[in-house]
Amino acid sequence: MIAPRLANLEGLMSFDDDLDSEGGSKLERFASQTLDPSLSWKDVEWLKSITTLPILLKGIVTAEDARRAVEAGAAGVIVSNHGARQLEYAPPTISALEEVVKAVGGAVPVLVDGGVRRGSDVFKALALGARAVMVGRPVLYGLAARGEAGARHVIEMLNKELELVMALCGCPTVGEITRAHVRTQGDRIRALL
Ligand SMILES: Cc1cc2nc3c(=O)[nH]c(=O)nc-3n(C[C@H](O)[C@H](O)[C@H](O)COP(=O)(O)O)c2cc1C
Repeated sequence: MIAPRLANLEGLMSFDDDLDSEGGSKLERFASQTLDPSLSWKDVEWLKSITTLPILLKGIVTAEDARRAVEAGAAGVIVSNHGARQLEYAPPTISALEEVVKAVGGAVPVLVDGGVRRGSDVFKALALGARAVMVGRPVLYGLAARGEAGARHVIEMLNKELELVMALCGCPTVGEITRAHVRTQGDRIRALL
């Protein structure tokens, strides 16, 4: 595979030599310099004080954090494990979604990302209470393969697939997708009790 040469990664990812002068990864060094591990809920307050823009908190995978996010004044929460790229044992977001949706209780919209690859994934997320999904790598793959047209094609494919799944499930509109359209592992276990 040939990695695309993206201008915004220049200097971080050398295509001739991925190591810095000390033999470490340039990208890893960039991440540790730019990510602040002291970030806390107080910083949400600060962020709110300097902007009127809505703040959505991304990376929520538990009911406890979801409630705290709402208390902190988030305009929405995004159930995300950052594509499971940082911590490989982070819970799959689709399995954390319902817990977060219940904890938020409709106070703010809940979005989800991570592993959305087909229209049926979008359908499942909506059925479990997500207002919308976000997509990361598929769009990047489309971009790498065919530029803007490729990225657009990925979104169009997801849209068409979602429409097809909706039709097959008897849902003419997104509003008609309900919790009853999906069965989770938890549902199966509860049904046996
Ligand atoms: C190359 C790359 C860089 C990313 N950088 C960040 C980041 O800096 N902050 C963040 O919250 N998520 C980051 N993500 C995660 C995405 O925002 C998103 O949560 C994830 O890609 C969604 O999963 P998917 O790729 O399976 O669709 C990154 C993802 C990729 C692929």
